Amino acid sequence: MASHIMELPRKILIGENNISDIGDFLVGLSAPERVSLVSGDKVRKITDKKISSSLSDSKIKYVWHRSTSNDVDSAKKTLEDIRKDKSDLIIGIGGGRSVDIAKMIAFTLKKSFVSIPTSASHDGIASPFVSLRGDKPYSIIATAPLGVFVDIAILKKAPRRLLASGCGDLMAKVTAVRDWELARDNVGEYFGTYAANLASMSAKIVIDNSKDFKKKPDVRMIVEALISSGVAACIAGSSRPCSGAEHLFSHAVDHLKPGIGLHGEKCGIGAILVAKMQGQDWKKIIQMLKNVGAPTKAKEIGLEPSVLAKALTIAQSLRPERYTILSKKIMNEQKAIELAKSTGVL
Ligand SMILES: NC(=O)C1=CN([C@@H]2O[C@H](COP(=O)(O)OP(=O)(O)OC[C@H]3O[C@@H](n4cnc5c(N)ncnc54)[C@H](OP(=O)(O)O)[C@@H]3O)[C@@H](O)[C@H]2O)C=CC1
Ligand SMILES: O=C(CO)COP(=O)(O)O
Ligand SMILES: [Zn+2]
Repeated sequence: MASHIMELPRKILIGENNISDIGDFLVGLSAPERVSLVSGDKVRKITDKKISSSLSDSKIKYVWHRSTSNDVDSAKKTLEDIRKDKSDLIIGIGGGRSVDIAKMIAFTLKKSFVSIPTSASHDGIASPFVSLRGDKPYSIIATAPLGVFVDIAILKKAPRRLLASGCGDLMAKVTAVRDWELARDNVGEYFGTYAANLASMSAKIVIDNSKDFKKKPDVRMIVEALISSGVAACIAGSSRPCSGAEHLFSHAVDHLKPGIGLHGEKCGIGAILVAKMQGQDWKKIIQMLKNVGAPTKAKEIGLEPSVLAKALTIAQSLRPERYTILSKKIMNEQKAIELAKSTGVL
């Protein structure tokens, strides 16, 4: 069996109204003298004061950087700015875009990386993987965070749509793990039972508890499930337990029409379609997505039928080496439309 590396985060702190402790956390983690911070404008507005004053109190020098777009060229520009900082540590603060950009830059500059998620919207929070537009149409391996710092109070105040999207990314594990089993059974791919079970559990815990999420979501449970899902990827040494044909569908939509819907929204809709192809209980996925307030219909995210059909048809070709149900059951646009209509996605 081929060997693979399991790179895991060293320290994960989850608290509530604890963002002002970030300085202490970093001192305990690696005692950096200077850090580079990467965030978008909205997130900076929310976090700047408390993070900046906590770092100053801990005698840590800092430089803020803007993450405006997750395309490779913007990330490279930010990388060159950060190189000049000569900092010991790079910190990504925000949703998946800022966390990924900071993670990639830290990896390239061979610096430690800390993840501060401000939304429970994706499972890259604790994983070593990054997705940048203009590179591969799927994630590539970078570096696992040395530390993850979560202030639940910030996540609770984030737009509800982001949280529902995170639940969609978790729901995707139902179909991703089934695809991994198919790859094991049909092409003899390495299958990590532990990583697969961990990823499945992060979806199950949300399914089992999602009934009241619309009214009162358990944000801590969701973010822990997202962290755990990222750890499943750390253990697997690839995004395999977290990403199957439903992710390929999401990547294909991004490839054809960037900017439609959030990552987890597309993965959730993809999971409905793929679950039906796999012979799984797709109605349960719809119910759970509805429970958390995530979209279950293409039109809810402005996804046109023609784009959906094309995306499902080309999805597997974006990552031919990742065997999924779409390798076994070849799609075409007519079949895609029929599938989407039969599940109510169209
Ligand atoms: N590495 C991996 O394994 C994974 C990576 N991804 C990647 O993550 C990205 C998607 O992440 P996602 O989080 O959905 O989208 P974004 O990171 O684009 O965030 C969406 C918006 O939410 C805002 N936001 C975040 N937190 C708050 C908050 N607390 N209050 C108000 N607004 C907030 C952001 O603000 P601002 O503009 O200030 O940042 C941004 O405008 C994609 O690039 C995807 O490829 C997704 C899954 C896994
Ligand atoms: O989004 C991811 C896992 O949730 C990453 O998966 P990909 O490797 O398909 O980009
Ligand atoms: Zn995902």
